Amino acid sequence: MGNRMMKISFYKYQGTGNDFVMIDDRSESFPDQDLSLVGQLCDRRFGIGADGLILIRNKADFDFEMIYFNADGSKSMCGNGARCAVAFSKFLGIIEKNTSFLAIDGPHQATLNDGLVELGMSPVSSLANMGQDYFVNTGSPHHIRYVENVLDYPVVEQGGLIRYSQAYAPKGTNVNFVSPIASDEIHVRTYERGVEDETLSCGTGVTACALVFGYQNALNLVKIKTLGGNLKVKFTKSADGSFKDILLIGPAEQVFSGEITI
Ligand SMILES: N[C@H](CCC[C@H](N)C(=O)O)C(=O)O
Repeated sequence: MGNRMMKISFYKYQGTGNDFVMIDDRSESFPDQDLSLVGQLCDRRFGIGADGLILIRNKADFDFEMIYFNADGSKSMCGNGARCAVAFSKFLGIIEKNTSFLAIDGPHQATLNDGLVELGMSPVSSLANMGQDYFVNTGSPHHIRYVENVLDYPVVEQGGLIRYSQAYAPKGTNVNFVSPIASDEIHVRTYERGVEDETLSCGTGVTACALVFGYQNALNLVKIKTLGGNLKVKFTKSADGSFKDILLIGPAEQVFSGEITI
């Protein structure tokens, strides 16, 4: 851990209950190689507490770059985190209503519309079958299983088994459990890789579930209920089975700000 003593200003954001430590790191002073520091800041008892940590940095040709760390320090694309990054960049005065920014899976566009963030997700080339289940990569990997009633399903136990299964070794996957609740609406609960627990919602996860459900039911808009709130996913389907113009739409709110000396 080293004997560093560092004062870090941060903002805490949540997007449908998926929560993040947000840092304006345009000075590039945050030690982004110090993964134990990320873990400490995300620790819900010894640190600030969050599912992940996001750095906002300057990037040529883009309004900003978001660097996302899961609570264990691993990197990935994060849909809810990206929506929070857009809201945070507006708060910082970096953007107004529309933005083009860079994330680990490439460029993204987003629009702020009356309190909601409409986030353009990367195109998806195909859905895959995994036994009785499905697999989709929406910027991060997602296993998808339909279950009778997701509210009384053992998400952490079953999610952990799939996440650590040989089929997904060595990188693992996120695991989503889905129960349809209307012709155009699903309920989703997610076990998140890198958090190694259920989160109240997972943006890339609900996007993956919406594409599978939308494909099976000839929809272009799917409503998703998560334990942390409600999201919408819009998309167009191409004849070759790929998906584009994928939008993840939902709220992103600042909860508090502070300074931590660590
Ligand atoms: N845990 C995921 C990244 C965060 C995904 C989730 N927080 C989201 O909103 O997309 C992974 O390691 O692939």
